[in-house]
Formats: sequence, C-alpha cells, structure tokens
Amino acid sequence: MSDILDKIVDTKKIEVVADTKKISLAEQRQRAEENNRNPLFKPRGFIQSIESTIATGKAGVIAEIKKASPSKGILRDPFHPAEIAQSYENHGAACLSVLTDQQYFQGANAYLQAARAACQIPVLRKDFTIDPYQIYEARAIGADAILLIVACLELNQMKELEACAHELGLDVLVEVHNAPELEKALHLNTPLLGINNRNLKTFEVTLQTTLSLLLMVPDNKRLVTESGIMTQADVQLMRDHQINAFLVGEAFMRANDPGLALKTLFS
Ligand SMILES: O=C(O)c1ccccc1NCC(=O)[C@H](O)[C@H](O)COP(=O)(O)O
Repeated sequence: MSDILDKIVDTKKIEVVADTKKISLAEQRQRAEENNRNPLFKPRGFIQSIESTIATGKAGVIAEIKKASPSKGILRDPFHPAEIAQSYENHGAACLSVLTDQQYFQGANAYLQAARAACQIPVLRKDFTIDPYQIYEARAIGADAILLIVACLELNQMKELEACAHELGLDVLVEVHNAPELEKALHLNTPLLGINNRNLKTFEVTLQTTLSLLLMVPDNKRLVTESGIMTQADVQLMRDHQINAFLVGEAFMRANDPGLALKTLFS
C-alpha cells in the first residue's frame, strides 16, 4: 500500500469507530433499508446507466464532483455540488462520482446528498471503503454505487464488502492500478472494473497504465479508465482501444461550466 493510502486507511478506521458511536450500525442499516423502500432513494442502477449510454454509441462518462485532492490541492472554489450535478446531467453524463472523504478531499456526505437530489442520474460514493458500516452509510445517504480499491483491501474483505453492497442493491466499482491487483479484482462478481491511471504512491499519471492492462480484462467486464483524461486526444486514444467508459474529475472541476467541459471533451 502507498503512504497516502496507508494514511487514508488509518484515518478511515478511526472515523468508522467514531461514526458508529454517533449512529449505530443497526441504525445505519435501518436507514439504508428505508431508502430502499422509498421511491426517491432506491438505487438508480449505476451500471445500467453506463451500459445504456454506451449502447447509444456515446461514451459512458462517470463525471466526478471533487473540491480538492491530495495530489492537486484545491480544484474548485467556490464549490456547488447541486449546480455541478445538474450541469453534468444536462450535458450527457451517465453517472456521477462524488467524493465524500473530508480530511483528504474536502468532501462531505452532504455533497453527495445535494448532488443526487439535483439530478436523476446514479451516484457513486467515492470514498475509501474498508468496513461494512460505510456501505450501510453509503446507502443511507442515497448512494447508488460504492468504490472498492484493491490496494486497500484483502481479498476476503473485498468479497465481504461486495456481498454487503449487493445485498443493499448497490453497484460496485472495483479499482486497480497494476496486474496483481487486477487478478485479485477478477475474484469479485461485479462487472465494473476501474483501472486507475494514477499511481497513488508517486501521483504519476499515465494512460499507458490502462493500455498495458487491457489484455488481462475479460470480455464480461466493463472497463472504466480512471484519472488523467484531460484532452480529446486522450478520449480518442482510449476509444481506439474500444474503451468506452471513463471516470473524469480534474478536467471538469477546473472548468467554468463542468458539464460544458464534459460535452466538449467527449464531442
Ligand atoms: O487524486 C488524488 O490525489 C488521489 C490520491 C489518493 C487516492 C486517490 C486519489 N484520487 C482519486 C481518483 O482516482 C480521481 O479522483 C479520479 O480517478 C479522477 O481523476 P482525475 O480525472 O485525474 O481528476
């Protein structure tokens, strides 16, 4: 595990203990299950939205809402998640990804809630999931999908977390950065496989990461290329390799109108 991931995971362990004292696991679970019975909050179908967008010939874009990151500092200030969500939806995003980690990304659960309430498209809770508590919490705040980062997790943990998510109707994006992680990820059931082009140890970003792992990705997985997609040439390079799902943050967060930037990048 990288230094920053070590730090983030240590923080998450402390947060889960503290959060459980504020809202118990049983209460969080009850909230999650209530949401599943409420038409406003039941899962919107994250993978389905990516697939139906790609089926029309367009790129399946997971458009990220993040105020800041460890590698880049502040990306957007002022920051209005509801406006950004509407702009993304109006300009063709298949899904949203909202950072909820506070300490390292200046995110918040409230940002996810505001973004989801402002649109109809499904939302990934972008956080560092290490404990089932966070999955109940994700569903309780309205998330439609969660992220599992292989570099942070043992295989048994990943399987347990995936089963918990699926039980609640949440989709799972499993994220890898190298070949051993990819092999591990293939033990999960989720068809959604993210390759992060960012090395979380050095913060170096290269799209070659996705291209170098391509041959290892089975046909029954939907590959999402993540991080460092900045130009139309980047998009074209990926599409030339039949990669049609993208997770993009910085390029949109730095634009005046994030949705317009999405439309331009993928036109
Ligand atoms: O971005 C970071 O600095 C970072 C550090 C530690 C863990 C994760 C980190 N980033 C999360 C992401 O993977 C990106 O937010 C996402 O893929 C979008 O990337 P980009 O389009 O380059 O903003």
